[in-house]
Amino acid sequence: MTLETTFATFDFTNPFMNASGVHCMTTDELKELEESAAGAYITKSATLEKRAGNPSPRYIDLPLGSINSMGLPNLGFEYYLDYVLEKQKSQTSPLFFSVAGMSPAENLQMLTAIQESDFTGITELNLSCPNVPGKPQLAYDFGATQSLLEEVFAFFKKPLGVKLPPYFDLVHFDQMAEILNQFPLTYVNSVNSIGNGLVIDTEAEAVVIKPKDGFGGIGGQYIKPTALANVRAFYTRLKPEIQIIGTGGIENGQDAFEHLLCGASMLQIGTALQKEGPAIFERITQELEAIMTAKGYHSIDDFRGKLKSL
Ligand SMILES: O=C1NC(=O)NC(C(=O)O)N1
Repeated sequence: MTLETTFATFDFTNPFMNASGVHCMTTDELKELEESAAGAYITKSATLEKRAGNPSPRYIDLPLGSINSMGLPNLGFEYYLDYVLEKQKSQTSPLFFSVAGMSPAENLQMLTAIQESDFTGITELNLSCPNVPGKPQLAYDFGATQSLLEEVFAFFKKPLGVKLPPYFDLVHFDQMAEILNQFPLTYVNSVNSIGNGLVIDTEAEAVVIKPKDGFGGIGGQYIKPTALANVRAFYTRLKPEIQIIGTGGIENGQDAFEHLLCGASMLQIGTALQKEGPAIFERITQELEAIMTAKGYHSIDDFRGKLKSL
């Protein structure tokens, strides 16, 4: 029985990692992930310049998930590039480096710097942050996404994945897959939070987060059905060379099993990691192993992607 996962040209002991943005802002947080049972981990999405992000309260835990409008607070591109370049000297499994430019030009600038650097890990291009006022979720603009990826792959030759927002229309899955299949992407990561939800405190008769009149990205159990659908939709539409990272609503071994059944290769945990801390990785690996044992599976490949239709 093993949770070993081959992703791109890398081997991980298990498919679990943090979702970018959670427990990965500082090198101290990243060190805790490195020392946890996670199979891999990823940095907070970097912008070129350091950002304070949105005013607080900007993250609230909810009974069934979370709402956030962080606004891409981060310590700046150079901070994370320095970290990954130093880390990879001793690190065995590769690191994931997330970037989220405030403009297409800023994305190209950061990706150029990564291409020209000694970074040997995997880059995640975040096309789906819903929380910067005035900044659209780029991946909802299909033309802009196509154009950006054309510019990126004219020069970027290292492993690259894209973090996508959830889509809700089968025609959009078809259109997005048609775009993504044109490029040598390593993976697609579905989903980012469901953008611009609204949570109300009826006692105070008020919203619960300060930015954007309370509108924020929804995560956790609320979004699992949407996350599973996006993982499945892209798994069944993308060329096999493009793997899928499943993100959204993973709290236990069963949620992980469901994402793997849909076709995910790696699994990112956000809200549940925020609530439980890095100890979650020990728990969830054991829970997934227990499910696999009960079902007689010896490896994840025995069932990955094999969701049955009726
Ligand atoms: O891509 C992101 N998704 C989120 O849900 N929040 C963060 C953020 O607001 O920084 N970014």
